[in-house]
This record gives sequence, C-alpha cells and structure tokens, in this order.
Amino acid sequence: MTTSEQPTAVSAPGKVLLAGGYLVLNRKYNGIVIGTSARFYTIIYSGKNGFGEITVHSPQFNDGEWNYRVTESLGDSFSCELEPINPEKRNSFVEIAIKYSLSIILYRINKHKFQAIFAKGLDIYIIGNNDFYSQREQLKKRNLPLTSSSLKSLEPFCKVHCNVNEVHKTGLGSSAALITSLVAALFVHFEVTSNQIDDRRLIHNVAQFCHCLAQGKVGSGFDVSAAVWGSHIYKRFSPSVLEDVMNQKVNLLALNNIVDPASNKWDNQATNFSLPPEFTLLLADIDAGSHTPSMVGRVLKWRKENADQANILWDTLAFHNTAISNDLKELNKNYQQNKELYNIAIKVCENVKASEWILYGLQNPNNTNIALFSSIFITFQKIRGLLREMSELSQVPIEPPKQTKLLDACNDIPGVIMAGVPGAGGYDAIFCIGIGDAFNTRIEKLWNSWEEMSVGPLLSKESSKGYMIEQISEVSGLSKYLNRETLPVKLFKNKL
Ligand SMILES: Nc1ncnc2c1ncn2[C@@H]1O[C@H](COP(=O)(O)OP(=O)(O)O)[C@@H](O)[C@H]1O
Ligand SMILES: C[C@@](O)(CCOP(=O)(O)OP(=O)(O)O)CC(=O)O
Repeated sequence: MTTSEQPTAVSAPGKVLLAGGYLVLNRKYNGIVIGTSARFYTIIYSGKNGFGEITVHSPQFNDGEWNYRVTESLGDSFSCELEPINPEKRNSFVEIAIKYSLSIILYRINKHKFQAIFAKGLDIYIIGNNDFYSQREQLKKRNLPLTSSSLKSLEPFCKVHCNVNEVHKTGLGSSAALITSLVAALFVHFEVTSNQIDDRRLIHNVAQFCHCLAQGKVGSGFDVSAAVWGSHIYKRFSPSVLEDVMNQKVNLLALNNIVDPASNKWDNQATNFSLPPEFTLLLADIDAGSHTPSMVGRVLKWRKENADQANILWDTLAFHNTAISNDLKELNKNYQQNKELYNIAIKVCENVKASEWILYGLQNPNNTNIALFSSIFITFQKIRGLLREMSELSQVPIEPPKQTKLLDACNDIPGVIMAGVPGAGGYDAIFCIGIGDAFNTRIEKLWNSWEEMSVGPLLSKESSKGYMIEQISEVSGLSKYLNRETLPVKLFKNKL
C-alpha cells in the first residue's frame, strides 16, 4: 500500500417518496422513489485496541461514540455477540447492523480470514450529510437567514451540537442510509465479494433485516431500497420474508438462508427510474412535527374499516401514480431520441406557469414533450386531490390545508411541474420539482417570504446512484474527522 493511496468510504443516499405513500405498504402498488444527493458515509479502519474490539465514532454528535467487544468465541460457530462496553449508551441502528453483518460475514468467509482481518478490531466512522439534520439552530446561532446560501456557508458534515437522540431530523432517511452504508462497508472491509448484482442484493437483504429489527417494525422498506439503488420504481418485499427472524433470538442459520440472494426469497422490485433531464428536485424542511408511524396506523385502520371505499381510492391513486411514472419515463426516452426538441420544450415552458402549458401543447403539436409536461402537472394535481380525500376520510393530516396553501402557491411559480408532500405527508416537509433553472430562485424567494410556516430549503437534489465506494479525498469535508496515523488495512477499488 503506498501512502499516496487514499482511504475510501462507502456512502449511501437518503430518500424521497414522490408518490405512493401508504399504497407502497401493499405489494399491489408501486412507489416513485428518489435517491438524494445527501449521502451517509461509513469509513472502516483496522482498530487500535486488539481483536474483537470495535469503536464506532459519530463525530457530528456530542455523544457520538460507542464501544463494543465481540464476546462469542469465534470458533466453529459463526454467531457474533456484541457486548456494549457502556451499556447505558446504545444505538440500536449501529449495534444491530454490526452484530448481524459480522455474523453473516463469518458464515460466508473462511474463519481464519475473518480473524486475520479482525485481528486489531475495527475503528468505524459514520458521518451524515448536513441535510439529514435540521441546521436551523446552527444558522440561528450565526444570525444567518434560513436560505440555501446560508446552508452552503456551513462546513460540510458539520457538528450538530446535540446528542444523537435529540437531533431534529429532516426525514431523508438517515437511519436507512446509515445502516446500508455501514453494512456495505463491513462487507467490503471483510472482502465478502461475489458478482456485482448479488453483492447489491445481499447488502439490500441484510440492510433491510437490520433496519426492520432496529426500528421494531417492518415498513415498506422503500428507504433502505433507496439507499441501495438510488432512484427507482419500488415494489415492496412481502413482509413474510422476515417473519421468522423478527424476534429477539434470531436463528442465524435461518437468517443466513433468508438474506442469501440465491435463496430467492425476496420479491421486492427496484425498476430503473430517474427524473428526466432539466428536472430539478427542491426539498424543504418545515418547522413543524409529524409522526409517521401514528399517521400510518390511523390511515390503515380507516382502510381496514372501509375496505371497499379505500380500495377504490387506492386503485385510483395507483392509476395516476403509474401515469406519472410512465410520462416521466417517456420524457427520458424522448430526450435520448431528440435532445434538441426536448430542450425546445423546456425553453417554451420554463418561464410559464404549468397551468398554461396545455395551451402551448396545443400550439406545438409536433413537440409531444410539452403535452407530457402538462399531463404530469395535471395528473399530479389529481393525486394531491386524492391525498386530500384520503386525509378527509381517515382524519389524518396528509396534505393539511396549510400545506395545500403553500403547495398551490408553489404551483403558481413558472416552471414548477410538481409540488407535493413526500411519503406519509404531514406538516414537516414538501418537495417541488421544476423544469429549467429559473424556478430555483423564484421558489426560494416564495419560501423565504412564507409567513404561515417556516419553510427551510435543503440543498439535496436527486441522485440516482445507490450505495457506492468513494475516495475520501474526493468528498469535501470528510477527512477532518478522520485524524488517523494509519490508513485503512486495505484500500477498496470499486468492489461493490
Ligand atoms: N450520524 C448518526 N450517528 C448515529 N446514529 C444516527 C446518525 N444519524 C441518524 N442516526 C440514527 O437514526 C435515527 C433517525 O432515523 P430515522 O428515524 O429513520 O430518521 P429520518 O428517516 O427522519 O432521518 C436517529 O435517532 C439515530 O438513532
Ligand atoms: C407511509 C409510508 O408509505 C411512507 C413513509 O414515508 P416518509 O418519508 O414519510 O417516512 P419517514 O421518513 O418515516 O417519515 C410508510 C412506508 O412506506 O413504510
């Protein structure tokens, strides 16, 4: 290993569920999942404390350090018991990811190779992009306005000046991205390699299991799927896949069989999808609370008590969600076939309100892209109307009036094609998608002047890349926490 080589990190993206909230809990329906440019990083070094000793550093948080010791003898059995050195200070996401990744790794590689790589223990760093955590307090302390330029003035991966369980999250799926990057980094560190596709499916299966166990529930799993594959059209895995291992004493033989891609137990689907060229995603964190699990519980209770009415509503929503994804895919295809015509359509529409695009479509019948832009806008308005109907019927504030008012104001901005509440909805976030580049400034001006709620922009855009190896030297701001006298035991070159 030459000193010129830089250590590497495994990073995973956050998530935004553009369409399919609640429906995506049922395998009958798909979700439009967007991976974010906000990424979570895991860097693993050979430890300094000896065999079986693991230290996890989360340097952005005041209490961000956890120490573990692998207690089970690593004889013929492949179970790794992780003993927290400080039992009062635990992080279930970190602990479960390490415990089960090491157990599965030990099952899959030669024990002597495992022990050689683990000889000095592990020193693990987990670090999240600023967008995962509300930066309102940091900006307030610096007397900075809640704007994207203020956010850009913060150092990358800045400290959050609180404990982990006190952080105000922005809903980009930090735990899913954390677990996926940590699991992937451990599998890379221990060189558990097979062909690329199985690697990614194996990491997905392990990360989904760990995330569900850490959360204590089996959601749709779209957040882990986003962390693994980036943007895609998502169909959930059958909850029964994990039913035999979602209990306190996990049977490791069963677990290894379940996570093994060769067992073909997983029926999740991640179909290629990304936003078309010149489509920009803007996200806002709204200083208001929403509790997704209770919202989900109440919506599903209503659905169970009103099955016929709910099925019609779900099926109608699904029809429009599919229409949106098909139109977006069609635009991607059109761009590949005729970039010039596509870019003309962008220029015609980017400075016009979407409600007027239908007229431009009729005036330019040869440029079907304009009609598709208009169709996406009109269809997403129908989706919002159906989500408001779901809100009314279930008495759950999915798109409450305050959000409707803000989203309608966004739609009046030229170039905005979709403005909605992501995932479960509620009061805490919105997204806007616009065409061209003029709408960014207009939208931020609207958000900065909005008086009814505090609407804080995030910097994240779409990223259709899933987890991946990155050179730390190419990730600005990451190395400041990695004051290490030695480089990692080995350097990984795109093993994933
Ligand atoms: N940098 C970090 N270090 C350690 N744990 C973290 C970190 N970021 C997030 N977490 C864990 O993930 C939890 C938040 O996950 P989640 O509820 O999925 O939030 P969200 O999806 O809104 O980001 C935190 O309570 C914490 O336990
Ligand atoms: C309701 C859902 O279908 C989508 C929830 O999406 P969010 O993005 O709102 O999730 P949180 O980050 O947990 O708030 C539940 C699910 O799919 O698990």
